[in-house]
Parts: sequence; C-alpha cells; structure tokens
Amino acid sequence: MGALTLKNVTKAFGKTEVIKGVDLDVKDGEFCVFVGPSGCGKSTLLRMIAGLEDVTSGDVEIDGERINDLAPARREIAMVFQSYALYPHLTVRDNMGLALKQLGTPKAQIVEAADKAAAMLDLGPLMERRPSELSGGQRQRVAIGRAIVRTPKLFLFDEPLSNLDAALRVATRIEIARLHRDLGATMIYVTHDQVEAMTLADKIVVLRAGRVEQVGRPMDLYNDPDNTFVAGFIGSPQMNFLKAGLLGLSSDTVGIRPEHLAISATEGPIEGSVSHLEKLGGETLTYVRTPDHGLLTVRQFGEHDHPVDSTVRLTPDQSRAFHFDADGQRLR
Ligand SMILES: Nc1ncnc2c1ncn2[C@@H]1O[C@H](COP(=O)(O)OP(=O)(O)OP(=O)(O)O)[C@@H](O)[C@H]1O
Repeated sequence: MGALTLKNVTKAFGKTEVIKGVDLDVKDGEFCVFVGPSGCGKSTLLRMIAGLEDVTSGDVEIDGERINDLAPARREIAMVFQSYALYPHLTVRDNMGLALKQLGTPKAQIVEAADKAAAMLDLGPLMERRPSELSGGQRQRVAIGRAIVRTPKLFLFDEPLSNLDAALRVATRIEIARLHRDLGATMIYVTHDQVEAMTLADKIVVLRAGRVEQVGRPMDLYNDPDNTFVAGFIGSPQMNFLKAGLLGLSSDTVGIRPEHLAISATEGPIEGSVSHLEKLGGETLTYVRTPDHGLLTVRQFGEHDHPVDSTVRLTPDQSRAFHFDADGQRLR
C-alpha cells in the first residue's frame, strides 16, 4: 500500500511562503506527476513528502497515517534524484544493496533483491562496476534500481531525466513507465517537461507559485483546462491565445491549439505574415506574425511550404476553441 494525502500543506522559508496550502490525494499504485514552471515549488513539495524539508503547516499522510514528524529513513519512501547520488567507491551491486545492508537484512536476501532489480533494469553485466565506469543513463538506472531494492511504499523522482541526452531521455522514460506497470507502485514524479508529464502520468498536478492550478488525467487537462495557465502549459507547441473581441466573440480570450488553426494563402479571417517555418518531417510548424493577436503557431501534418515573409490567412476551428474571461478562467 502507498496512498498519499496532503492536507492544506504549506511551506515557508523565513517569511516567504513558497507552498501556499496544497491538498492532494494520490491513490495506491497511481503515477502522479507534479509540473509547473521553474520556482513554482515542485521540488519543495516532493522534499516535504520525503521528509527532507519540514512541513510548516498541514498534514502529510501515507495510508492514512500522519508522517510529518517521522524521520526520512522511517517513511518507507525511496527517492531518485537528477544527480543520481551514487556512492563512487561502491560497486553497482553494493550501491543497490546499501539501504538493505543498513537495515541489517541478511546478505543472501540483499543479493537476491539486487539481482531481481538488476534483471528488471538490464543491469546484470554491470553489477561489479563502479559508477565512474558507467554512462549517465546507466547511472540513472542504478539509482532507480537502488530505489526498487528497498520495496518502498512510495517512489519519488525529482527530474530524473534532466541530465540525459534526448534519445536516452525517451528510452528511460519508457523504462520508468514499464517499471510502474510491473511494480504497481505509487510514484510521484517532478518535471518541468510537459511531454514527460503527459506520457507518464495517471494524474498530473499543475502547480503555479505554490498553489495547485488543476489536477487531472493528462488528456482531461489537455481537452478541458480550467484556465489559460493550464491551457498554455499542457500541450506543445503552446496553445494560441487570441483576442476574442477582434473575432466578434463575447469572451475575453479564445484559446486555439496549433493543430486547430487552418492556414491558407487567400482565405480566413486573420491576416498575418510568415515569420518562421519549422519542418519536423512528420509535421510542419508555421509561426505567423499577426497585427491583432501577436505570434500564432500553426501545426500541419506532413510537409508544407509557406515562404517566410509571405502573407497568409488563418481560420480558427471554432468547434475546438476554448473561451476564457478577463481573469483567464475558462467559460464553459
Ligand atoms: N532552502 C530554501 N530557502 C529559501 N527559499 C527556497 C529554498 N528552497 C527553495 N526556495 C524557494 O522556493 C521556491 C520553490 O522552489 P522549488 O525548488 O521547490 O521550485 P521548483 O518548482 O522545483 O523549481 P525548478 O523547476 O527550477 O527546480 C523558489 O522560489 C525557491 O527560490
């Protein structure tokens, strides 16, 4: 079991409150991702769950038990850091087994647990090496293996893929998703990468300046955002925000995703000029500068040519538009 509940949790550093009352329920076995811009409090919240930061007020509960005052080592939580945090003088095997050794677990049991985790992560051939003899991706797999060996109630990940190159990030992301399926464990994962959030999460928590903006399943946040912040944060490239009044609409702001903006040389209510074109192979992104709505992004499937500086016209798909009031709240 590993259900997590946060009840009106706050955190102040001196007089500065950086977590401003967070309520959250993470079910046993759920993969929950904290996303938000730099400085919104993702890591602080994770560190409070781990016990690495004190909670200023509110309750942190695991399986209904308040753990605010429980030492980190007694929380049955394993954390995987961006920086791996492996012991350089220990072999992979000893790094993975260390926590169990410190608990006085019999040696044969430690070997068995480490071998099992190594098999899950394809680390078998590397068990006798030291961290300096491993690539970054292999080191991160060892750090994940070390977490698995402890069979914790909660796995906490703090931007674990940030130090990896693009291809390895994708491979390790898929690995973590598979591990979650195989282990059925509760995982809390911090990232500022919304693609990681969309692909890994059962539940995404969007944070902004120490508050929760919205909690939901990835596609629910994508299809049904509560406000312009969530609408702009979830989805890449970002949603376009247009001035509703200039389109003859009564809301304040109209949100249109790049794939719901049609582009043509001659037809459409919005005029602009092509400022930049990105051909990504499978899709084309065209950035159009408009006098009324600023820079808008158009996404088209396949390869398209819109010469830079040429005049184009855009048509929003009204059936896919999101409407927001002057405070950025969604009008439904
Ligand atoms: N030890 C500390 N003392 C004072 N302020 C802190 C401390 N740790 C974090 N903060 C502040 O708390 C806020 C939240 O920081 P936190 O590291 O949780 O953000 P984050 O969302 O994880 O950001 P990033 O994505 O950049 O890692 C920031 O404004 C930060 O400056």
